[in-house]
Amino acid sequence: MEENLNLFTSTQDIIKEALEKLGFNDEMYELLKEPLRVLTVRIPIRMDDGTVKVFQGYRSQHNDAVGPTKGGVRFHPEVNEDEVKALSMWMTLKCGIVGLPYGGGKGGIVCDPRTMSMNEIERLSRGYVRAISQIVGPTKDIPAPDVYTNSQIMAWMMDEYSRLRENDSPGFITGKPIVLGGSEGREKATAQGVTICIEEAAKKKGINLNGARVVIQGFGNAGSYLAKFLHDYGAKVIGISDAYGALHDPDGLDIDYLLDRRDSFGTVTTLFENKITNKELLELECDILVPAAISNQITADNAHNIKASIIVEAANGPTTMEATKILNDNGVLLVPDVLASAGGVTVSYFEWVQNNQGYYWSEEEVNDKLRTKLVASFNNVYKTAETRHVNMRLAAYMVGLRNAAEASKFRGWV
Ligand SMILES: NC(=O)C1=CN([C@@H]2O[C@H](COP(=O)(O)OP(=O)(O)OC[C@H]3O[C@@H](n4cnc5c(N)ncnc54)[C@H](O)[C@@H]3O)[C@@H](O)[C@H]2O)C=CC1
Ligand SMILES: O=C(O)CCC(=O)C(=O)O
Repeated sequence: MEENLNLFTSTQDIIKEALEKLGFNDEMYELLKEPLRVLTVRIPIRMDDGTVKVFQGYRSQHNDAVGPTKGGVRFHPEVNEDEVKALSMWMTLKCGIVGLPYGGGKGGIVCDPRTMSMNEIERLSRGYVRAISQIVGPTKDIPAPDVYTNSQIMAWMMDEYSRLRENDSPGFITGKPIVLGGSEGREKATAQGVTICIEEAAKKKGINLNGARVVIQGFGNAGSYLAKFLHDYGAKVIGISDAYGALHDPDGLDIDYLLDRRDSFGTVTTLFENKITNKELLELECDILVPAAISNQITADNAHNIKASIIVEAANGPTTMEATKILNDNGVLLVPDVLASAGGVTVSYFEWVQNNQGYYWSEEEVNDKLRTKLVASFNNVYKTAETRHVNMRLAAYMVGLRNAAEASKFRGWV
């Protein structure tokens, strides 16, 4: 039988299983199996050469029973409606796992910003906000950065929203530059969260991080800061990659040099001739593997060849459900995306709280709060997996869905 690579339908399957295990009825599944709202927009943009190009965009809001929806915006050529829907469902799970007062949202535009000028990217970012402005806002749905979007794009989006509303609205979006109400620590937050999960997983597996061999797929916001943190920790980062290939050195790569040479899209391997493929990277002999790029990278085809004993998913959806089962049967400790990558949205929440109160915290304060939340969340999911005899992914879904399901019930929706 063909493996299911559709992120949306495979997420529905595991939501069903988790709700059954939690004792919720079919009506709750009917509610949570689809986003409450998906807006599809067409965004006409005048390109630098004078022609008009019409871009396809999406904003999906999975469930807003707990509070406003929250989640990033992705600019990528492969964005599609099912992917955005799945990503918004995963945001509900992340917020539930960490205990944030949000439901899940996510957005995306089908485009390749690597081939666009800064002016074109700015016009597209502003056009997107105009197109979705009716359904977003600081108490409705709060966007943030994701693949190929960054703090500059968040700044343009915040400026456009503030102009539309004739109100300065820093709480409309997170991941902003510090000077516009961004939070200390947000830029590094996803990687901080992944590092905390790696520390906790290594304790469970009895692996000493000092000297541990680590492979990271993706060298963007999540992957590059993670490489730096682990390198500084004393771990040996022996492999990294980007969209164009991968670098491998069994003695450890020079991470500071690579960080210095990477571009704003997380590309660095184009500077080197001696490369391996992303596929080969995933199968390298190592202790810890961190997919930190795109989805469907570990599938039934390559799961048996993975050598790592710990996989921590910084990316959203890098491992299929079939591969999860294979890895689990092989004794790999897999820390799922909805837990491992929740550091970003956690500090986005801190940013929104700071915007709402108009009082800002130090980086140390942000990092302490993040650590407290993520250590507790990791151990909650780990304990659920042990006591309910389920794998870490199903345990994370059980923990993550509970708040949305209970809030929907209290509101009388189900
Ligand atoms: N930025 C954030 O706060 C968060 C990001 N994530 C997830 O982490 C992952 C990476 O996101 P960011 O680092 O923010 O993105 P980014 O845009 O900063 O970097 C993306 C990286 O992935 C690489 N990449 C792109 N296509 C690839 C391909 N086909 N094969 C291999 N590598 C490829 C790029 O070259 C780049 O190094 C995504 O799955 C994202 O959804 C999850 C939670 C929060
Ligand atoms: O920071 C946020 O609000 C959302 C980050 C995000 O899109 C994600 O965790 O996938």
